[in-house]
Amino acid sequence: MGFSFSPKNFVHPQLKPLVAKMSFVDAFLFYIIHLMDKYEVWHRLPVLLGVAYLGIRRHLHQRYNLLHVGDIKGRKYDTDEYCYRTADGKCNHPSDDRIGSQGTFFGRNMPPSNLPYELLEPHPSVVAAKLLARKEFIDNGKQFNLIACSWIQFMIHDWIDHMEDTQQVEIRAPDNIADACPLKSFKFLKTKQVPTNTTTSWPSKGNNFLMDNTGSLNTRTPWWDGSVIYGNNKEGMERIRSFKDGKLKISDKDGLLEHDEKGIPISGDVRNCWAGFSLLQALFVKEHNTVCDMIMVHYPEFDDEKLYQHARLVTSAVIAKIHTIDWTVELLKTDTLVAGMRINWYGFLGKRIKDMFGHFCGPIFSGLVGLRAPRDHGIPYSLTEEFVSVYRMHSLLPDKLQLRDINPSSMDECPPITREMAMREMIGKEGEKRLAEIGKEKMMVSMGHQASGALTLWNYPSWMRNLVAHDIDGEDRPDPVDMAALEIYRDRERGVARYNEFRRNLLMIPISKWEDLTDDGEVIEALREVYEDDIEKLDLLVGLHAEKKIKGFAISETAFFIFLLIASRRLEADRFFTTNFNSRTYTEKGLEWVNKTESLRDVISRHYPEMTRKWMKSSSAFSVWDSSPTSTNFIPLYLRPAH
Ligand code: HEM
Repeated sequence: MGFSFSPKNFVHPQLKPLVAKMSFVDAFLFYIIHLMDKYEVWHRLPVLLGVAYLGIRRHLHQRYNLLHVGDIKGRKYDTDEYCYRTADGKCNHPSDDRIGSQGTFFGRNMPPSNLPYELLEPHPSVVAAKLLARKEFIDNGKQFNLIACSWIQFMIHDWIDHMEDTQQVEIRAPDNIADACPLKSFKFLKTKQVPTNTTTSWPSKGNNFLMDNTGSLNTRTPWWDGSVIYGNNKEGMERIRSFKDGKLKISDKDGLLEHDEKGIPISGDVRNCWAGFSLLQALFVKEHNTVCDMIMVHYPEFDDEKLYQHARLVTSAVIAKIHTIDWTVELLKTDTLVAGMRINWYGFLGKRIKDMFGHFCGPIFSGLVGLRAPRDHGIPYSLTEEFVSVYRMHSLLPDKLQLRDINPSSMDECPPITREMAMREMIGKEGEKRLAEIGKEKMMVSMGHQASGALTLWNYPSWMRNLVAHDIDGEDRPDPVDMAALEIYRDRERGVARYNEFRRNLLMIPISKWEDLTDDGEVIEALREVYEDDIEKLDLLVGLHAEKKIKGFAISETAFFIFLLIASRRLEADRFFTTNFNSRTYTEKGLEWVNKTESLRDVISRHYPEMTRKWMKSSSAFSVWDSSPTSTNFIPLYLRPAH
């Protein structure tokens, strides 16, 4: 980003205070990645060097970008007594029963912002109208389809949701922008701030920064435990279980979710649902029930409870695996990331060796999954405020859903579009009714063939700027919200660093002028208009969407570095992906099921073999289905050169 190499000024001046607190070895490692960053080359390096860069970067983030919020008050417990995932996420951490359970604090990757800007500076409605609002739909090409978009909502609803206060806030658009806002004003509930009764130091290995003593709570269990279908507590779990043969409730009539008397779906998480999300929930309920059938055949002595618990472990692991080695690889479509994600799951030695010899060689060579003990790098597991912010990806959502004819008179490569439905009609209870009319096969094939939106400025779905959001129980809220403006407000309200501060805290080179962020003159002009010449004021969400993207990446590099840290952490900190990822806990056949499932395509094929055979030309279920399969590359992955 325009810095010259001179030994004296090698480290960017704004990063020097952070580097000064590092150990000698870490400072040396930092110099290596800093050099790569100056020349913007890591993603152009041969695969092995690219992976080494990411390994070093992840190590530094594990040392300097994990902050625990709140006290640790759990009790010790007998891990052998809890050899399954509990309803509320308790009893996963090996020595503290509460860590990672429902209602615990969000952690942080950096301290709350200490910049002097006001909450409404610049006004969120101005940012929404001038920089976010969709002008015309920009799609992601063939790389990422609507299943991929629904998938990430499916994951978000497994991991995170902020507890709200009862106090209401109103945002009123200033007069000069009100005409460009579908809602001139809107009301919503503040994020609940709870005293932590502790102080936190940052960098976590130093002792020189004391954080604010309030934090916010996660109403979902942050573990990768499938809570999106299983619920986040006992009540949620009981709502979805049939209590027969370990199975979950699903409609016999159409294979979709069942509904209560109010029309709200019966599933682990029903807030802000739409038809595509609900379809994935139904698919994984089906997967769970099929796993129950399989286990029942091999272990006929298992009762309902044992069947449920084992099928939950297996299905959650299948979901985590698909996300790691299928979804993420499509999102960050480069050889380096294929290698990196597979190393996370299988290790450097690969699947074949792991299948033959098991986990025998440490995290690098045998992967994070199956480690002897969970690793949290000295900071108890939670998901973080910054993680929530980089996952603000509503621009993936289109304006219209394109329905396709799956029984056409002639078999073309691509089923013809028969109807377009406004996305607004596909959300909540109404969306559930329409999904039932459309049917699951047609919906899946249609979503598979439709590209998702691109994560870029001026692509925020217009219909979400006047959205009836849901309460935690799936009921419509009385006041619609402008989600684009609300998201800007939320990050500021929660003290999430703005873009440039965020980069500095992630050991990235900050921008010094708008041109460092993007080459697009029109964008630069609009940024100047909204933020004047103060690049420090730039909101994180706007910066992430404006940033020049690495070739093959659907997200920004800045967002990616948070993923690099947290995606690994979700696996390595979890007892059921480490110590207990074994046949004793999962059963031999259960573990085999996880090991044999490699992709969403495998799951869809298991339940709808005709569908994938007939309609999925692409290699991954997450790329547009009529795109060509990935071509064979005869050069072994690790030996591939730069691209
Ligand atoms: C029809 C689909 C969707 C609807 C109706 C929807 C709606 C909402 C609403 C109402 C909120 C809460 C806003 C607030 O009060 O702060 C929210 C939060 C959020 N959504 Fe979505 N969303 C959808 C899809 C997605 C997708 C595809 C993603 C992709 C990653 C996503 C990611 C998030 C994140 C990260 C949050 C913040 C959660 C938190 O504050 O803890 N959503 N969404």
